[in-house]
Amino acid sequence: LQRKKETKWLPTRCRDENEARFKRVLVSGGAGFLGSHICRRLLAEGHEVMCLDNFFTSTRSGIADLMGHPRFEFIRHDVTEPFFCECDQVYNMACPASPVHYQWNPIKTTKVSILGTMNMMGLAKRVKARILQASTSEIYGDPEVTPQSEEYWGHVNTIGVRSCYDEGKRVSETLAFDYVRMQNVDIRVARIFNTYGPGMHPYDGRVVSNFILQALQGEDITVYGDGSQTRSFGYVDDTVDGLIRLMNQDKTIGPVNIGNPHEFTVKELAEMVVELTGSKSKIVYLPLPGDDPKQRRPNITRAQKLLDWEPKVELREGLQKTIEYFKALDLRKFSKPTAHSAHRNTVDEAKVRKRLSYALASKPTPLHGALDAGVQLPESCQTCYDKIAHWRDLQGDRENGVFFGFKTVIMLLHRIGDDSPSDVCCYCGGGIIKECDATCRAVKQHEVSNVQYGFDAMSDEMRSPLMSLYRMIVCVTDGAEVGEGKASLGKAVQQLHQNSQMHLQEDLRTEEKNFEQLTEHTAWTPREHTGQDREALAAKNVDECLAEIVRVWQLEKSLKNVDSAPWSELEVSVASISGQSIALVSIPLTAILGELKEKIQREEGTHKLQQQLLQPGDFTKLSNTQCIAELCPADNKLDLILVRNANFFASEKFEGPMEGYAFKMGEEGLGYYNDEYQREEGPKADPWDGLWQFTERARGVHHATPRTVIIARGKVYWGTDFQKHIVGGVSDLQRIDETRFSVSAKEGLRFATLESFQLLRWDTHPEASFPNDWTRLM
Ligand SMILES: O=C(O)[C@H]1O[C@H](OP(=O)(O)OP(=O)(O)OC[C@H]2O[C@@H](n3ccc(=O)[nH]c3=O)[C@H](O)[C@@H]2O)[C@H](O)[C@@H](O)[C@@H]1O
Repeated sequence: LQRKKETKWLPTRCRDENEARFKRVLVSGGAGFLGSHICRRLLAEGHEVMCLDNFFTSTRSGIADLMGHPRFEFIRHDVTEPFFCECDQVYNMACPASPVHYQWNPIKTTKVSILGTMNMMGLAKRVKARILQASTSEIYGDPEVTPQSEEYWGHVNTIGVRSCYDEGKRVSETLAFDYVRMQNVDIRVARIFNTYGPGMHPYDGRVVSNFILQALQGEDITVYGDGSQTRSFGYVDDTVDGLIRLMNQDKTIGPVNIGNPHEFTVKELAEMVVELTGSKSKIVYLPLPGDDPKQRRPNITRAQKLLDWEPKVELREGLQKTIEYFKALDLRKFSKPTAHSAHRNTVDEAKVRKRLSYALASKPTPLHGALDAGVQLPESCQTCYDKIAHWRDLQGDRENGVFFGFKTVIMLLHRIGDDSPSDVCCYCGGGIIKECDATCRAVKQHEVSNVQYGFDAMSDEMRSPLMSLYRMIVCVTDGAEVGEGKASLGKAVQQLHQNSQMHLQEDLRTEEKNFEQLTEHTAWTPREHTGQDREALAAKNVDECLAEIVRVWQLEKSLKNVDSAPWSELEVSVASISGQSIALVSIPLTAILGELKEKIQREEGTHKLQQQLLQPGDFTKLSNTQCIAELCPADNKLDLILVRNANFFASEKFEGPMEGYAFKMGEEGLGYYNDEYQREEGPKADPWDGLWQFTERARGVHHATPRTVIIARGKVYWGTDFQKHIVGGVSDLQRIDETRFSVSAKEGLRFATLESFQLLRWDTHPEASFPNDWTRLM
């Protein structure tokens, strides 16, 4: 297939500017306050949005309005774990942002900033996406200069209670810039200043939501300190506008301050809120939280100059809109935290010191306490780590989600992160739990209520079953109550397992339902003009038909650069045949169209073409055998395996399920990203070998006879063995340039093509020992 020929052949209509702007965008933290606004804006602009969130501080209700949107996809995932997908842009917004939240589990907060950023940067690197890293004005710490311009290096406490966030975000900036220097990743870094507006979680603990809610409910307005500290408040629409502009320009990679330069004292804010709500609330003064910055005001010259951006909504107007939002909110849907805890670290300094001193000495664990109390522990659950590992095993089948809450509850209760020492008492920071004194118990109560809050915030619908679990654990891990209640850990664990199974089943059912709904959406073609009128097509001749297809699939773009093409529309097909073989994924139409055209003209004519253009959704309704038959109507032979997303194919994420569900490849494996990685891994790492084995296997297991494997999105997946083993015999593969290749089949090949089909479903083999209705959405 000659690229030149194709280019010449393209109708000029393909060169539509608007089409070229369509992007696939990943928004991590997409259910959060800023993230959900970004998702909404992107959808409104016609992009496809993948929203990644683990609901740690956000809620489902934050994106409820987006859930049915055909271009919106939600994936429950914690960014501290790797994630793989194909996308053109990434907004890395994931991180608890309210001081109360980010101080709740500071180690986790740091992890999110570091591991989360690394995972997202790594992803951006692999798929060559542009990534916007959300940084914060907090990287300036308690600034000694005002206003703060991007050149200011900050004044930050490295070991304070806010450091997890401030330093975490500083590292995330460092990482972003090192990814540019080392890997040439296309980054943008935004320093976001205080943002407020509709969509805020009413109980997120930040000043604007606190004050408005307090005013509306006639409660005291809680000013921390004397209220003389200043902040500059940006309205959410302005902030989102700034972020999107930063992402889509080429003058700067940042960092760029995004904020409103008009500064107010917290007291002024309180007074304005009281005035605008007409509230009778009175202002009360509470201790200032630890390390609370005294002033904060952005210098936005850089944003003005390079992004042509400045905020449009001033505080008074923005507050009015936010007040309307809060008035309309049904607060019963949100769980209220117990006490204001932002200043806890200040008032409780003595306790904190006491905790630290306890922590220095190695002490028996609460579980030892439980053991002392004569509780029978199952062998696999001797320590907290084992327990967590065990529960994690349970969720092994799942990418994320259903057991997350369980694990987190345990971790919160024990006040440990993955890498914390487990021999610290979950409540007092040390000591045998039976010996906890009254103070300790008070602290414990306090934390328990906070656990409950964090817990509530993260798992709306699972709250009640998890709450009972949580109570059980409280009971079990408290030595005294273990003695009285005889609630053995073994019993608790057993119950946990039962609950886990129950939730797994529930979740699978829900997913199945979602899948069905989404399947319906696939019948909806993402852009009007992709809907092909089959009858109209039938009336045309072959050339017209193909020209129409070319227009629809925007081939010109894909010819220019396969990697940056808006892939979900460009690629011909996605389908899978389940059980132990994958039958077909997809490839940009460019790669096969010429051949297809010739073939159709030569042998079958328009009729055959149409026969091959199955309707989106067809495959989900068919059984495995039917799928194969559908693809290979004549003799049940599948000539072509088209791999749409080799990246995914080669990822760990894929490999896991592959081994378990689809491939059973054992050590042969498939998972290597690119040549570089291959070199590191040595001979074992040749993915083409894996693919070849797979095709061989597929021959044996099903009646499909795949003869060609074509990997779309060339560059990193190119390998000599690939050509030798797989392509060599049956087709001609030519490298166009570093990132692209073309392929033409030799005589005797048939191509199976489908229209755009966005869902990939792996049904498990009926005889395999895993759930039959396991599904995956891509
Ligand atoms: O926007 C930023 O650059 C950063 O600053 C904020 O941190 P902070 O300014 O401390 O946010 P708030 O919790 O809203 O507090 C603002 C001020 O109001 C005070 N405050 C807060 C809550 C309250 O009830 N009363 C009260 O006086 C706080 O002590 C603080 O001085 C956000 O929490 C961060 O996510 C963000 O990155």
